[in-house]
Amino acid sequence: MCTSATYKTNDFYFGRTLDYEFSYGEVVAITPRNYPINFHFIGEVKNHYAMIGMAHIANDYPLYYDAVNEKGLGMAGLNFVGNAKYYDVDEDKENVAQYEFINYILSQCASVKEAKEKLKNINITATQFNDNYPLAQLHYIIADKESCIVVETMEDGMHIYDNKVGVLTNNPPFPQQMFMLNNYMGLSPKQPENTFSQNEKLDFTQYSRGMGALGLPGDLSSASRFARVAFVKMNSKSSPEENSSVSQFFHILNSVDQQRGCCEVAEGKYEITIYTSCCNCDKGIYYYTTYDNHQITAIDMHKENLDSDTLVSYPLITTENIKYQN
Ligand SMILES: C[C@H](CCC(=O)NCCS(=O)(=O)O)[C@H]1CC[C@H]2[C@@H]3[C@H](O)C[C@@H]4C[C@H](O)CC[C@]4(C)[C@H]3C[C@H](O)[C@]12C
Repeated sequence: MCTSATYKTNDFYFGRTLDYEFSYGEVVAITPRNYPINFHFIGEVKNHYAMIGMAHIANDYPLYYDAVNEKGLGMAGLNFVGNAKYYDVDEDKENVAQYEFINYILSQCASVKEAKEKLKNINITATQFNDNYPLAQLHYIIADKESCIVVETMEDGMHIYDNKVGVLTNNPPFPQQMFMLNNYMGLSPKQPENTFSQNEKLDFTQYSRGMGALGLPGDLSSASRFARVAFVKMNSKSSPEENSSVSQFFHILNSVDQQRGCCEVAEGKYEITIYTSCCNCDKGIYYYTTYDNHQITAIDMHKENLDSDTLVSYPLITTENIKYQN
């Protein structure tokens, strides 16, 4: 399972959790403006927007899971198994292989508005990167500080949805996830009012704090994580400075953190939150934590030469650094 969210204070933040039972070996990768991106159908594009994000690098090519470009546009792919469908080549459209969709949008578009325009003419093809990499079955969240959309390519074609809550998890399709939020409209961060009985008033006690959100699901299913992260995000408060915003962003995604042992996907195999990311889209700073490294690590794309033609990558720091106070 995975969860993605946006958050706005003084700056705009975009990130995700990546939950899985094994890692593909990911790094934080910066694609500078002049790195030649060899698109499968379109050919080589030499100048484009620079981007930073989490990727698996194969043959010096960044296979992004999530990334943000220098214009502040963010995009992430989350599992959509059983529903995602990619298509045969369509000569009348701009063909983009599934594995290069993030690279294509972020290298070409400065905003969600521009991405929406591009999407009108894009056909996502069922093309593998190579035989070692099966097609990932994903749906996508694309966001900037103004708006957010979800892209789902399914049996009946490509769907583009406006995403007012700015979150995405996995199955079912986005409209169903949004519909299920109706079930939680009675929840509140405030203590509940006693409206239980209209006939004879029953004397109830607010015996605990947090009772306004009783009924918010706590399990790890995708629909429950959708509701939980939406509630946490839509009620989040932090001061607008960087550290406080980043801290709050990690708190939002930590509300759907997956602990080893709670989600068994095969005999003895457990899905865990492999990493959690938060990118300041305005400043191009990519923050992350990993399952065994709770210290926030940051990589600033603007500290690299963004006019270069060479990929830059940082291996993840994956071990805990505990600060002893005595
Ligand atoms: C497994 C990851 C998604 C995690 C997720 O959503 N888990 C939820 C599980 S479930 O629904 O609840 O069952 C996805 C996200 C991005 C994917 C990667 C990116 O798409 C980049 C390449 C694409 C290649 O086609 C396959 C390898 C790959 C390197 C992908 C491997 C894998 O499918 C990744 C890492």
